[in-house]
Amino acid sequence: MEVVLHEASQNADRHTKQHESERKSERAFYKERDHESVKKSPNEEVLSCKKLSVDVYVDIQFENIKFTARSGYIKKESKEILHSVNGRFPPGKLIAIMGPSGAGKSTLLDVLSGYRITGVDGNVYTNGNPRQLNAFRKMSCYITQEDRLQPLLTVQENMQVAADLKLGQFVSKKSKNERIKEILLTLGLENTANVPTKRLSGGQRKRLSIALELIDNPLIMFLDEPTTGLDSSSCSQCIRLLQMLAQQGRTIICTIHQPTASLFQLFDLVYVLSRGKCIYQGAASKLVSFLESVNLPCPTYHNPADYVIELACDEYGEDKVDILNSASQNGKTLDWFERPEYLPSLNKLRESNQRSQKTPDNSGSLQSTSQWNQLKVLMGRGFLNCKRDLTLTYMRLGVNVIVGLMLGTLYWQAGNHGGKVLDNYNLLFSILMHHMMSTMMLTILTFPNEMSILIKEHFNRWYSLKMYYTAVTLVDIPVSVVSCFIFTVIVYFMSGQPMELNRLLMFGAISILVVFVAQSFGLMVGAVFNVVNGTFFGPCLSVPMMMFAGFGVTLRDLPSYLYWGSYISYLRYGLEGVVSAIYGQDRKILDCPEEEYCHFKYPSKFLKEISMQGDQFWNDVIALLIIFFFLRILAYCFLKWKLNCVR
Ligand SMILES: Nc1ncnc2c1ncn2[C@@H]1O[C@H](COP(=O)(O)OP(=O)(O)OP(=O)(O)O)[C@@H](O)[C@H]1O
Repeated sequence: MEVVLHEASQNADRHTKQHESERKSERAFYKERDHESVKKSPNEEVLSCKKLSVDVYVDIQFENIKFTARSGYIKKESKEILHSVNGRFPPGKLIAIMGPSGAGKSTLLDVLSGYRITGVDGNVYTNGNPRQLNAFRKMSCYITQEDRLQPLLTVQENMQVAADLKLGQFVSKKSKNERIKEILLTLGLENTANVPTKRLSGGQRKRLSIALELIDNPLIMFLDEPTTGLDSSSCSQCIRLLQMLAQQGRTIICTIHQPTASLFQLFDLVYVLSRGKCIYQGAASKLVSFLESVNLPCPTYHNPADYVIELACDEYGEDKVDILNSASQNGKTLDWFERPEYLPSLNKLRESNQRSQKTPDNSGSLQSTSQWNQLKVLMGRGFLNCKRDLTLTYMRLGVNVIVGLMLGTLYWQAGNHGGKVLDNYNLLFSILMHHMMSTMMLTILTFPNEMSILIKEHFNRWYSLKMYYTAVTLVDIPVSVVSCFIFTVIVYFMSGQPMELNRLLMFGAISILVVFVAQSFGLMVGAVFNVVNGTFFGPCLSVPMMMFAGFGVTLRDLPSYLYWGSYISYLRYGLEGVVSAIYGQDRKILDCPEEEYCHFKYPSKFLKEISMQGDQFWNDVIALLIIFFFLRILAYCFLKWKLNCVR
């Protein structure tokens, strides 16, 4: 009995001591954080930005992280890029993942942020619990190396769109504007609010990329090479800004190639990789001591950051990486942290986060705002872009007017002339070709440029793919319809087609349907291929559409084993539809001057010759609508697949 009591009292003692030490480390963590924010803050103004600080803290731990890249479609090849790396990234710290080119820095960042999920092995924990990917994504953001911003929108407009999408429709306009103002002020962008993004300097663009993601106050920020392309003063401004954001309680992790000595000492923690293995994890200030402890002292007056990268590049012998890797236990040891005993207790972090009741859960939508609001904001942005990029809009209208006038002149009054029926038939096919090529090529050339912005914004949960896709579809309708209408009116009247309203409407309806189908075709190609491959494949894939349209070879003469082609060719339905509109519906005898012989004076004779019936208009409309919806859905699936492939 005595033994049991003794053990119980010892256990209680241990428990109290452990509790005491946890409380001590927690107190130390918050004290250190508060102290540092007062001591080190580069911008006094920032300290007053209470709204930007966070009250939920996330400690990231990872163990045995492996990443295997698989390439090749026929002969599958796989290559392990990260080799069972471990580490711990505490909250309130600015952490640099360093290493030579190809060491795996971006890959580790991608894996930790949840951007890369295929080929990943190992465990990631947040505050000691296994990472719940959706909840994790709701509290983090990823800022890519290249700044993927809307170039035509001003800083304020970009921020407004981000606020509308990330804060939702229930936050008042006033609060959103206050937040935008506060962020711009903190990031030193207040004087550029009305400057279009394309006119910003590299450093300003980088700050805007950070500002956009700060709107919903993320707890964790991942940044891939935030200093690339910046001069030394912008570099240090950028890192100081990140340092300030970390001091507000966030976990900030960025990759950096080779920082200068002054930049290096701004980081709280560094994680050095070489050939996919960790060779140092700890405080930036302790790197020199670490190197001494493994008998690889940093030469005097040498930047330790440069020296460790040189070691990682095997400049001092190939065995050095292994020595450093085993000394750092591939990232397991925390001995080189500033004060390892003061690392925050995970239990306490969890409790404190639960108290604040702001920890996101794993369920529900990833986006913060309703689908309807996403659509509204995206359409607003789309129309604003159209308004700003008037060159493209004018070009589209101009091309339709010029081509319309050219065709109208070439086939002047051929529509009602019994002797020019074949000419008019050529005109009808040329019209369809114009609609197909101009719309499809425009989409193939412009859509892939949007992909990089889509990938970033979609991963950062600005909107769902469905709403983005719907907005893209809807925004283009007005310009497409107006262009097609102008073209149709010019050609129809100049070429002397029958002056009957129903025929004009039928002709216009088929034209606009062909435009929409060609656009869907372009979207499908643009979703899969880049601009170069798309410009090759788009026209190549259109050739069978022309072959099976029934224009050169009539449908009657098409070999039976190729007849299936006519069912999938949207140009066939387009041609049949416009021929029905012009020569079908019991059209009366055509004009024929007395001195001429008009072989196709009777429209029915011509319809028989080209093996069309002239009463298929509604069937053609239905077929075009089916192809339109089918291609749109297919393009959406390809887009979704493409987004998943990247990850
Ligand atoms: N999907 C992939 N397929 C094949 N190899 C890959 C893939 N992703 C990364 N790699 C290879 O993994 C290695 C590490 O790439 P990573 O981009 O992470 O390096 P890094 O350290 O960020 O380099 P840098 O500083 O030059 O950007 C490189 O050799 C790269 O070629």
